[in-house]
Amino acid sequence: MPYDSPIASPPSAVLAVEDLCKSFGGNEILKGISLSAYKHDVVSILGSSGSGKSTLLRCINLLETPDAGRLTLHGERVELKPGRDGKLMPADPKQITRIRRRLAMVFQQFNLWAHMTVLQNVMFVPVRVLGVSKQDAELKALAMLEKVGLAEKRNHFPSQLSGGQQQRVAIARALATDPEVLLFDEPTSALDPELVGEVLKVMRSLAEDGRTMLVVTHEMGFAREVASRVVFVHQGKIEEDGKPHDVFTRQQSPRFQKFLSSIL
Ligand SMILES: Nc1ncnc2c1ncn2[C@@H]1O[C@H](COP(=O)(O)OP(=O)(O)OP(=O)(O)O)[C@@H](O)[C@H]1O
Repeated sequence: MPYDSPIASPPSAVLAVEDLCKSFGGNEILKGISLSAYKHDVVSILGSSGSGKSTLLRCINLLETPDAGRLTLHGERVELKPGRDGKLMPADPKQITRIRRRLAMVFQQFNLWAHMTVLQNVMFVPVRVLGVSKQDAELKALAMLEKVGLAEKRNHFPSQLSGGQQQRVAIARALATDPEVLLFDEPTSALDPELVGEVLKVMRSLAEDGRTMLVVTHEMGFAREVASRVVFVHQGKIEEDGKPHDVFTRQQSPRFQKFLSSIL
């Protein structure tokens, strides 16, 4: 496991995925992915379109159920059992809720609720799903909106915001549940180029705060400068995995070279 720790015995992973497999309609999309993230890790997941990056994140937060493999969050193993159709499903629905509370996902398309204000978007899950009092949820939501620089927009609706601002609200919403791991699925891909920087700046500051993050992105600057670890996925398998400096400077597989030259 490529983890360099200054202490004698490495801490246990916050998130561990072992031999994860997933097929859709007989097409193998994930072919035995193993990946761990430790506290404060920022893992940048790179790969060509269709290589399985989103599917990997969606299996991790159980939006998709893996066909095989093991998933562990802070030592809690997600138990999967075969359903009536023979496919695996989480054995305990309560565990899905528990796991989802500890992971928060930011999507490419923001996915804000259009009929709610910015503040209501950020407060919704804490109040309606987690049972936090409105007063506490509002305080937390305002603090998170402050973090992403949008507290003054709290009474606006998503349609009144730019794409970059909407994505920053989506990040505040993810932070409002105090997740242990933040999952980002191409958070800047749907943005006009001039709006990408403001979202990357927020993500950079979350990394500086020591958040544990898995980030699917094509932003090479982020992968090189912010990530603690870079993983390259090709056709459902991990082909490169290491510290950014090592991955970008060592002898690379021809497929990784080709990928890099396609996006630079
Ligand atoms: N629910 C689904 N049903 C059927 N096929 C799916 C489903 N989800 C993903 N796929 C297929 O799995 C493959 C991998 O998709 P995925 O979105 O994980 O790739 P990706 O690496 O994230 O690509 P991109 O960078 O374009 O988002 C694609 O061929 C996609 O069409």
